[in-house]
Amino acid sequence: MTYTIELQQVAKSFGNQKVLKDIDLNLKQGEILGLIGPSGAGKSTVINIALGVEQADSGQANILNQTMPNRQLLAEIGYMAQSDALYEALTAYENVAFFAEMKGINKQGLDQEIKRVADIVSLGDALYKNVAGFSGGMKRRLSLAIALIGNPRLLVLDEPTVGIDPALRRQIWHELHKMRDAGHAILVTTHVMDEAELVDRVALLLGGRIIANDAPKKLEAAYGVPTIEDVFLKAEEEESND
Ligand SMILES: Nc1ncnc2c1ncn2[C@@H]1O[C@H](COP(=O)(O)OP(=O)(O)OP(=O)(O)O)[C@@H](O)[C@H]1O
Repeated sequence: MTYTIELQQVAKSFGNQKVLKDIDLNLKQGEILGLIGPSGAGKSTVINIALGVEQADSGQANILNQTMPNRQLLAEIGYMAQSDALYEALTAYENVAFFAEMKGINKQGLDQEIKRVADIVSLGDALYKNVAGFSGGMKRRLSLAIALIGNPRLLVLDEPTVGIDPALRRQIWHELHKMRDAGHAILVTTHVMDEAELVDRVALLLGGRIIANDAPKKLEAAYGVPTIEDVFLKAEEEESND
């Protein structure tokens, strides 16, 4: 089977800090995987290694059976980093157009495609305004629109809904589910535990390892608790007792 993301026995240290000890993780087409873990657990590092931004010390990281970085694969991946990398002096529209060009997206139909992704995140007329005047939430929305451009097979979203209000957050999750149903693969990290209930599978990263990896309802049953937040707290408690 071709996994969109496949990590095998990945380890990574920064200096003498062992951040990832032994990570096995995979993501299928048509699946949303939620990667959760406390701040500093290494979620962004997992993403960076998968995308080839960081090199693992040992182990194997593939995207669509290939090692990153790989220019050909870039158009297949929509990536939204934790901090927004946007051009403040440009309009939102120009930002999306710039990244679309970098990804080699066809100029024909680009205007329509920009409006499509802007619509998903409800940017409205702000699409034509300079990013310098944007709030944090508007910047998150624009970054998400950029990740969605070209309808990539794989979406990697690092804390996509930070600073986004509940109504729009719900709309965004609705879109993510629609994309999942259309066969896209989505890896999402989140601090918002009720969002972890909306994914197909939760991977819980703690102490440099994935200590739980299953459907939210199955994890709740296994831990004998009603929510993913409780699973998270119980797992943390068990880990600190070890
Ligand atoms: N390039 C780097 N150089 C040195 N240390 C790093 C580097 N990148 C990450 N770290 C450290 O590795 C640990 C994991 O960081 P990472 O950003 O992956 O965690 P996270 O789970 O994404 O956290 P958060 O939820 O707060 O974003 C942290 O202690 C961080 O300081």
